[in-house]
Amino acid sequence: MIHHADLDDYIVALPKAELHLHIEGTLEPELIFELAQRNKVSLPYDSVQSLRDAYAFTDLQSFLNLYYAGASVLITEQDFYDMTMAYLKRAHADGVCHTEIMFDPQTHTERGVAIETVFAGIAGAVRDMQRDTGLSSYLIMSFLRHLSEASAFETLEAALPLREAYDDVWVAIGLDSAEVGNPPEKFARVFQRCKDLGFRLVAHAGEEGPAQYVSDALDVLHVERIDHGVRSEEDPALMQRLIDEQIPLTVCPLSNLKLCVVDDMAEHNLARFLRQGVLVTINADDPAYFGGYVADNYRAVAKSLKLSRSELAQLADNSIVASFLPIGRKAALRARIRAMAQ
Ligand code: HPA
Ligand SMILES: [Zn+2]
Repeated sequence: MIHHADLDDYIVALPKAELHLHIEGTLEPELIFELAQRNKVSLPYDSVQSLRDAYAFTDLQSFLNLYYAGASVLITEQDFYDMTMAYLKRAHADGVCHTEIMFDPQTHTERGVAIETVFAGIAGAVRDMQRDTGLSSYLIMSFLRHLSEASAFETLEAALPLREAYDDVWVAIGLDSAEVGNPPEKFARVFQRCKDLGFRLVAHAGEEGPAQYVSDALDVLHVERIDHGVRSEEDPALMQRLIDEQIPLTVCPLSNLKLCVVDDMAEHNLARFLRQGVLVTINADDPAYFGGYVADNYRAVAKSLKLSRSELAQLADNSIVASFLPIGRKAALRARIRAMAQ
């Protein structure tokens, strides 16, 4: 027992960056109900418990249906602020020192919410949190891959006038939502435009989709980091490339379990990736839906995969290396981790 408490403290004390986090996936059922009341939005659930009971997923799409329904209560800037601040406080309690937060403007603009409202609410919370605690955040504006290339371009054009006002936080572009049948090629041109504009690029690949989507995200979209990527293991040449080029994977263990990407945490390939030298990181993805925040994810893999303290420190170090932080801040955080790894 004492040993477990120690390990818990160690996980929380490690400086960590969270790099794969959908802000809409941090909406807890209690906040969904509160915002529904505030905005007079009706929900097809009569209680917090009945909503929580519906979180029994069989695959990515079964989750996405509920995730988009939950996000429908977000209307005002204050709503986006409150959601983001609740997440940041929770992450801070877990020992997160930096986050790179994905958000999906199309989920909101399709319902008539102005993109300015989305940016203002999320960035407002991020700036207040940085000022008050030092926890820093960057924003990754993500395109929904089940929607068209034209819709992604429209979203980019609508957001670009805001770039200067948010240049302290909005640094990257991502790609999420239903993977299979929506391959990287579909977004080659819009990602090229984002690259030309100087954005950092990431994409979900190899969660439910094949290893080929991971290769294509690298070669066709020119992303520098892969979200999930767990199916890369099916292609040995790709695995060697990930190791040689130290391409980061943002792995989300509890998400993989809840969406049936893996059947049992003890079979998760995270430990194999780590021990082969892949730059894997641990993240929560959609913590309100998958049963845990980032420290819960570290705890789950530490236990099921029997990770050592030095492996946990390696995972925290990887999260700093894989972040988009400036090198000076990376060096300072890595020195703190190194001191804890001895
Ligand atoms: O894990 C995910 N995969 C794809 N789309 C998503 N949108 C939120 N979370 C996810
Ligand atoms: Zn994700």
